[in-house]
Order: sequence, then structure tokens, then C-alpha cells
Amino acid sequence: VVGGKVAKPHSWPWQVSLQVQSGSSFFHICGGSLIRKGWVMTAAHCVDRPETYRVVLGAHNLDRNDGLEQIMPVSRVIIHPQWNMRNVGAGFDIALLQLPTAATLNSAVQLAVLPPSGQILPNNNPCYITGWGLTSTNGSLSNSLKQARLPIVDHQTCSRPDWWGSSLKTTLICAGGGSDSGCNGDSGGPLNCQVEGRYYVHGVTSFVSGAGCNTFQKPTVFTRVSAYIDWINNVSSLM
Ligand SMILES: CC(C)C[C@H](NC(=O)C(F)(F)F)C(=O)N[N@@+](C)(CC(=O)Nc1ccc(C(C)C)cc1)Cc1ccccc1
Repeated sequence: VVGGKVAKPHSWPWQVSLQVQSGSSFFHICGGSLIRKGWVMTAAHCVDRPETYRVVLGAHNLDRNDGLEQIMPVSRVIIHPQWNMRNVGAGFDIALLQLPTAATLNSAVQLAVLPPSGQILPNNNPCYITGWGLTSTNGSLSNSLKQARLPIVDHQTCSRPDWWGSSLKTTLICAGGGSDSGCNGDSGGPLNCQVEGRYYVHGVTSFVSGAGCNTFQKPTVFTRVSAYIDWINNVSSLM
């Protein structure tokens, strides 16, 4: 997250750190959201390669244990069947990770609330991106979870030629476009949008401009969760 601030610990209790094993240690590669006790939603591009993954629930500072973390291996990776890593622009950048056992819900670990199928938020709807991603375009990961306020940019604006252009699919959401943005390592994490006083996970962080994470008029782009509710329900009802 470029800009924004360090989040109050455990204030986004569905936020997950997706980590990959390298030798005897694990390192953060992406965010995710706990959507069922046994299921995490993330971006397909995060789990494109066959690696040994684990998820950390209830974390705040990835370098320090505060005793509220739950660490789980990933028992199954289900990538959207229409995802094509050679065509990120087509969308479908969403995947579900099955956990071997159900997470324990408590003050630090809660389920994300997903929006109704098909819901489209209005321009400027308040939303927050959260993640441990780079804090500047060529910078480093944050060890503490960060948040930045990224208001929704409606499709009409975001698909303008000097914004993301007409190829921007309606199954994607834009948010931000100013000095705050997502960045590498925030991928797969939630876009938390306030609707009538409650937070819903409306987006899965997908991409930013290759010219720089917080490039003017290139808002952070998210998979629109409300376009995939049926798929999510079908997959996460599997045992
Ligand atoms: C792996 C890609 C497909 C998605 C990756 N996503 C992220 O980093 C995210 F923002 F989600 F945290 C990304 O944007 N990667 N970049 C490598 C940029 C990138 O690949 N962006 C991009 C933009 C558009 C498209 C399609 C729509 C043409 C594909 C990739 C990050 C970057 C940005 C600035 C400087 C250096 C690195």
C-alpha cells in the first residue's frame, strides 16, 4: 500500500497473508480474505505456480508474533477456470484456497462479508485497500498491515482513454487514482467498501500500472467480487 497508514491491529480481521515456502522459511507474497471458516479468497495470479503455500490469519506485524495468529497450510487451490495469466486484462483474477481445518473465529479472525451478486457501487463510494504490499513503487513490503482510503472510480470514468481505456472489463473495479494505491504484495487482498455503515469485500486486488503503483489516473484495479458470487458459492460448498 502506497500512502495511507498502518491499520489499527486486527481491525480488518478477514485479512490473510498468503505465504510461500522457500527452504525452511515462508515469505509473504499476497493478501487474501477469509470468506468461510475453511476457505480463503485471493487472486489467481498469486497462485499461478505450484508452490507450497500457507496462510496466516489474525496477523498484524508479520515479523512479530502477538499470539493471535493462526497459521494453516493450503490443502487445495481452485483457480477460476477462465483465468489466463497471459491475459490479466480479461479478468477472472480470482482463486479460492481450501484449508485443512476450520479457522477459529475470534476478535482477530472473522469472516469477510461479500456483496450481493451483481452489486455495482457508485462513484466515490468510500473503500479501503489493506495489505502488506510495497509502500512505494520500487520500495519494500510493510511488516505491519496498512490501509489506504481509495474511493470507487466508476467504470464510465475508469474506462476513459487517459485512464485505463475502453478495454477495462466491467467485471473489474477501479478505486483511487491519486497518490494512494495498492502495490506489489497487496495482490489478492480485499477492497473493503462501506455500504450503509458496514464493510463488505467488493474487490480482490488485481493490478496497478506498470509505470508505477500510484500513477495518476491509473487507479488500482480489483476483481469485482459481486460478479463471482455464484462461482464462489458453488466452489466453497465443496468438501
Ligand atoms: C502480476 C501482475 C499481472 C499483477 C500485479 N498486481 C499487483 O502488483 C497488485 F497491484 F495487485 F498488487 C501487478 O500489477 N504487477 N506489476 C508488475 C505491474 C503490472 O504487471 N501491471 C499490469 C497492468 C495491466 C495489465 C493488463 C491489464 C494489460 C497487466 C499487468 C506491478 C508493478 C507496478 C509498477 C512497477 C513495478 C511493478
